[in-house]
Amino acid sequence: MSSDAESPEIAAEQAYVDGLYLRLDTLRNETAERLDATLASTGLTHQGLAERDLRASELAAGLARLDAVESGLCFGRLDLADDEGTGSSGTATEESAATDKTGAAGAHGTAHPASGETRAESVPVRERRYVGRLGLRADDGEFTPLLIDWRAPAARPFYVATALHPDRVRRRRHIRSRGRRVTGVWDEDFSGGASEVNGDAALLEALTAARTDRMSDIVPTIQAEQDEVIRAHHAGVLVVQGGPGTGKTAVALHRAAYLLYTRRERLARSAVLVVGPNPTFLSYIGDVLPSLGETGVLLATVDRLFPGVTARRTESPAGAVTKGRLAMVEVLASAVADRGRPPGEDRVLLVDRQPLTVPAALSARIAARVRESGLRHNEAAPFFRKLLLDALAERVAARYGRDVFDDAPLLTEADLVEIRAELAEDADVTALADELWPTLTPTALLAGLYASEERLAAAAPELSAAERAALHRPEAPAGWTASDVPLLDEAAELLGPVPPGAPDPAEAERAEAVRLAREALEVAYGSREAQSENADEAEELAAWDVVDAEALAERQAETDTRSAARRAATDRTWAFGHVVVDEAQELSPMAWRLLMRRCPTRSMTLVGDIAQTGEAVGAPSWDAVLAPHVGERWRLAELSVNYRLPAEIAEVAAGVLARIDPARRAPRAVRSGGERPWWRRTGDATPAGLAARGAALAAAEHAALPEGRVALLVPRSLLPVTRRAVAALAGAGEVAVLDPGTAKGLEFDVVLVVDPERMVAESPRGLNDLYVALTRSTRRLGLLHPVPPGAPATAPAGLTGLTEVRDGE
Ligand SMILES: Nc1ncnc2c1ncn2[C@@H]1O[C@H](COP(=O)(O)OP(=O)(O)OP(=O)(O)O)[C@@H](O)[C@H]1O
Repeated sequence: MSSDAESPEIAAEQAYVDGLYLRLDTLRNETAERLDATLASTGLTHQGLAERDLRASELAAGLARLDAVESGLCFGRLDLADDEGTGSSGTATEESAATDKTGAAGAHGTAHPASGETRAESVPVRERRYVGRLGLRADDGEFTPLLIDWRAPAARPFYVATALHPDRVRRRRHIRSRGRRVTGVWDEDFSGGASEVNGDAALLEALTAARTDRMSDIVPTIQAEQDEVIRAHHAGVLVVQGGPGTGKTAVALHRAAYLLYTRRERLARSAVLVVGPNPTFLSYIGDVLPSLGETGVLLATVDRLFPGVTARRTESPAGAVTKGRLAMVEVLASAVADRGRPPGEDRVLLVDRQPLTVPAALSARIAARVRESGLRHNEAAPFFRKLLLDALAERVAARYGRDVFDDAPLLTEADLVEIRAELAEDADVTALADELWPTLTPTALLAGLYASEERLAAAAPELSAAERAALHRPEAPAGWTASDVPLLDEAAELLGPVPPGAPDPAEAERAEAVRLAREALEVAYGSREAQSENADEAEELAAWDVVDAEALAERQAETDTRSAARRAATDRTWAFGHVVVDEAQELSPMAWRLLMRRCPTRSMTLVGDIAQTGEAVGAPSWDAVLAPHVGERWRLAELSVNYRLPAEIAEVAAGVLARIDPARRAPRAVRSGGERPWWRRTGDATPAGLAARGAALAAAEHAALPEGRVALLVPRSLLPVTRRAVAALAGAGEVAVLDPGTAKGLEFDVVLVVDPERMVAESPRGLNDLYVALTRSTRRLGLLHPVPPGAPATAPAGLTGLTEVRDGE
């Protein structure tokens, strides 16, 4: 690598990069001025105001995109031979090619980096391309490309060329920079003969950098197998399976950015949903897409996908299992049907001051007819009311009897219509119709079901008594759990929308969510105009969308100027253009039903690792998850290289994986860290003792590596006591204390696992939990193992590849 600031190569690249920033600044200023001018326009009609707001949103989004790429704007360069790949016969020398093809450098007044270069002067180069975070073109009348967006097809060789298959690439250059300053270049020379391939250095530098609490993008160093997944043309469900640290999360987010780029017009209207397992994880990944200039994305946990309901209660393990089971579909359908069966008693109304009996048999007959209509429960309520009014009008008319001579009714059709109209106005009749066929909100249905053992018994005969007990909540329900949310969503589908005017307990919260969303600046819709160098590819991708997607997008194209992502956050029936699910193995069958409803086109990227499944209702296999929704119409992509773990830690984890599933191959570690993972024994096996020892060890690790992140991963039962111990210890404030479930998807420089055997014993999928815990560290891994004094010293939980460290060492 060349990193000497005086090096002519760096100086030349710096000159080119300066030119790029100059262009970026110009574009920023122009966009900001246009935004100011748009916002300043006054005296507009209502329509004009709406158009102005939309325009302002578009410009603001464009500005945000330009701001997002400030750091590391340009990170690569490709030197290409001619089409035949010979690099000879009429090809320009590098120097002249630069002038021919990238004269753009001159267009914005900078020197070309080729000037002053010496080493590669013999490389015949037809074309040179700079690759970066967005596409930039010169203001030279011909829109000469200055910088190629990493997602454009023209940038692809940067990610996939190899010494064996260089295609036209003669040299690939990685450009490292800090802020706007170029600090180094690494070259991979594919010009034949003595090839110099050291591009891995850029990757290694990225992998060994100290971690922060935010994941960063990987655009400068995307690897070929990852690139293939990111750009996959697959129309439907794409599952990305890979061991821990193979870059599944990174790949899924970059795929979202890629799709937003290639399908911007459509996805700006329908938005992309990224689902993660918990808020900590979402905050960890929250910077990646914005750093790529993409904001038209809603990041959410499943339990946030029912607008108006916030899951605040904690679910019992038994409740989570029962509520996650597919059997709940039947239970809810029965519960809804149950509410369409009027009580079995006669009712008496006063009509014209005379009693009018409504026999139970009549109500039951009407209800049966309504059920046969196939309408959803709430949509059927007006039908029930209509039939009831008809029947009551006939009964009132019957009071007047029939003609004694010809047995004709004494009342005319017109009289009947009048009687019916009067009944329709009668408050008691309305109340009776509402009572016999109540309109229901999903929350009212579920609360009513949970609260009543009788209703549970009627709706859930297939469940065991223990399962019904897990659902039963005798007290007035206050709040919901994460497992309730898919059930509320299912109920909403079965019930249909609540008719206007009916009371909805979730309405206040929903209105507040809408208000908050309105306050936020629209960003995604505006980004649809971003330039695209790959119209062909956009065409190709658009073609695979089914017709429904258009129709759905149309439905969503309202005049509302909030971004699609923000509108989607407040709309339960929103159909997302693409859905990414991370840690997808953890979701219950009921949660999958909710997610599939959010994505009728089934354009989805699901990433996960079956071996890391921790939740009892999680996926046993991808097939089991997907068969009910897409049959066999899904594609599997596998990632095989582990970028997170040094080889020494990967070896320990591989031993556990072999016990979870001997058929599964552990991902290959891409580097060695040089440090053996260790374990220490402690004689004090009490929770307080383990917590105190763990906290002290973590504090010491943190002191030794202040710029890094340290995590104490503990069995769930030790979480509170360990948190207290860490809080009480000076110097341990920055240490993260997590159980394996919450640590999933995260990574740290140093990981200490407390009492691994307890971790395994605490859950039916305890070995998977341990596997997750062992695979979080990028540098150091230590385990704290309680061993009674005098007992033989063996590594905890049957782990191999660990060194014992004794006190004093
Ligand atoms: N091509 C790459 N260049 C640089 N860093 C990479 C690359 N691929 C992956 N990484 C880094 O490797 C680490 C692991 O990636 P990521 O979290 O996406 O893996 P994962 O497969 O989702 O892991 P887990 O299963 O544990 O959730 C991250 O720090 C990520 O930035």
